[in-house]
Amino acid sequence: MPEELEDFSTPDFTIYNAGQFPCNRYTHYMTTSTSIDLNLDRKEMVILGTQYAGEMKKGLFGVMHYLMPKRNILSLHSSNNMGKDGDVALFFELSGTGKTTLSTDHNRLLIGDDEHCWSENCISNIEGGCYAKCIGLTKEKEPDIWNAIKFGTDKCPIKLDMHFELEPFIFFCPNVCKFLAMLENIVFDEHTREVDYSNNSITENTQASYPIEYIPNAKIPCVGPHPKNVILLACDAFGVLPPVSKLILPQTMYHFISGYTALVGQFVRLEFFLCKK
Ligand SMILES: Nc1ncnc2c1ncn2[C@@H]1O[C@H](COP(=O)(O)OP(=O)(O)O)[C@@H](O)[C@H]1O
Ligand SMILES: C=C(OP(=O)(O)O)C(=O)O
Repeated sequence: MPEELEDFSTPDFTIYNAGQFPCNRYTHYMTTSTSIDLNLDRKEMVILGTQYAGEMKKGLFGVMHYLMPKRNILSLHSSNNMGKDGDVALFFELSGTGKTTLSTDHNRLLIGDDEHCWSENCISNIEGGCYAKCIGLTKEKEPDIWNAIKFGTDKCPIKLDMHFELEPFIFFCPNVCKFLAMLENIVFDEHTREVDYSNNSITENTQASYPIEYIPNAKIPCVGPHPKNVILLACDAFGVLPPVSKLILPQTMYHFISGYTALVGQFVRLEFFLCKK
C-alpha cells in the first residue's frame, strides 16, 4: 500500500514476478516453462511462467526454511490460534488439510493460518495475511473466512466505484488504494461479479487471500507463547486413520511420515504434472 511504502527503506528480499511470461526452456537443466529462481546472496527471487500467487508466499517460506534453522528457530507449515487463557494450539500438515479452516475459529484468537516460526521464546507468524482454500465455501460453514473476502465494504467508502484494472478477480479499489481480497481460479458471473464457490471447473484448488486483520479475532501482533497442544491434521483421504487419535511422539512421527493425507495436494500435483505434459 502506498502509505506503507513511504517508510519502507531497503527491502529484506525482492521478488520479480513475471506472471505468465515463461522461462527459457533452452536454458541448461530447464525442463519446463515455469521456474522459481532464488539468489540468496542478492536476496532476490525471479518467478517465471506461473500466475499462482502461492509461489510468492511459498517461495519466501522456502527462504525462511534456509534462514531460520541457522538461528535455531523452527519454521513450520502450520496454523496457530490461542484461547482466552493464552493456550496456543498449533495445527500442522500438508496443503488442504484444514490449517486455515480450523484455526479460523470464532472462539479463539487467530495468530496465523499457514507459516510460523517457533523459537525458544514464542510462536510468530511469518505473514500478514491468510490463504484459504475456498472450494465449497459458504457463509454458514465458514463465516469468518467468508466475511474476510471483501468486495467493497464499509471500510471502503466508494462501493459503487470499483475498477478492475489489474485482473478481474482482484478486488481492488484504486480510489482508496485498499487491498481488499484476492481470489484465484474461481468462477464468477461477469455481470453481477457473484462468485460460485461450488464451481471446480478450473481446479479444485481455488484460493482466497486476505489481510489477517479481516479476521475479527486476529491476534495482532501475530505472536503467542509455546503451543499447549500440537495437532497433526492428517485429513486422511485413504480412511486408514481414525477421525481423532491421541498419539505419543513416535506414533506422531510414524503417521507424519506415512503420509495418509488430503486429496487436495494430490490434485495440485496431478494438475501440475498434466500441465507440464
Ligand atoms: N472437517 C473439516 N475440517 C477442515 N476443513 C474441511 C473440513 N471439511 C471440509 N473442509 C474443507 O477442506 C479445505 C481445507 O482448506 P484449508 O483450511 O485452506 O487447508 P490448508 O490451510 O491446510 O491448506 C477447505 O476447503 C474446507 O472447507
Ligand atoms: C498454499 C497451498 O496450501 P496451504 O494453504 O496449505 O499452504 C497450496 O496448496 O498451494
